[in-house]
Amino acid sequence: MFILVNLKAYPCDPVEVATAAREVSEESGVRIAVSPQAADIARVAETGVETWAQHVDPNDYGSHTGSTLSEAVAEAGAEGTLVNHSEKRLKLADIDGSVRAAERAGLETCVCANNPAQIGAAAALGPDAVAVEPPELIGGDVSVSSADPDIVEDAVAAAGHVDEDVEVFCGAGISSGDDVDAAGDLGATGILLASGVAKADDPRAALEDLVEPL
Ligand SMILES: O=C[C@H](O)COP(=O)(O)O
Repeated sequence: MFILVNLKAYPCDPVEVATAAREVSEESGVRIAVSPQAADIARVAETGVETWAQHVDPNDYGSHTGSTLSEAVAEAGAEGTLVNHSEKRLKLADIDGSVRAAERAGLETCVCANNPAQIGAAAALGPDAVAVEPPELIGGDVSVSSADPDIVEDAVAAAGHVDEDVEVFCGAGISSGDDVDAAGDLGATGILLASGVAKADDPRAALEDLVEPL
């Protein structure tokens, strides 16, 4: 199981979370990555934790002021990127362009989507992974794996129908090892989570709880 911790724009210490994530990953053997703000990618990557961008734009080098260039985040130390997060929605052509841009820079890709139908469309674009996240559960106290298990199973089926090589992650409201375990039972191979770690009083303890059953 892969655990991808999205720090969003929460006012946490990204280096503290990244250091804890690297240590918990090493101790548990569970793959854990941290996705900070673009401006924090380099210092998060310097901790040794696997680092992901939260977004990249479709553009190449050139006159694109304000863009997030895939090559720049890769150069800063990112190994992967989210695309089309629920809080950073893109048009279909731009999702495709961002996945292609990320591939060009050697970044692993995870395209987020709201529901199984969108997961099928996202999988058709050939990312490494897709992540299903019901928007109404994001940031809440109830995990997708307990509140809406069907959406996870249906997303796994939808992606598999299009391309069996695309991994399927799930996210929203996940904060405990039991939630992670339940998601795995539903067929997810990765977890995308944020508030359960980024807003925790003790991020290290939160991470230890997440990997405990794995
Ligand atoms: O990127 C993470 C997801 O939006 C889930 O956020 P959450 O764990 O705070 O529900």
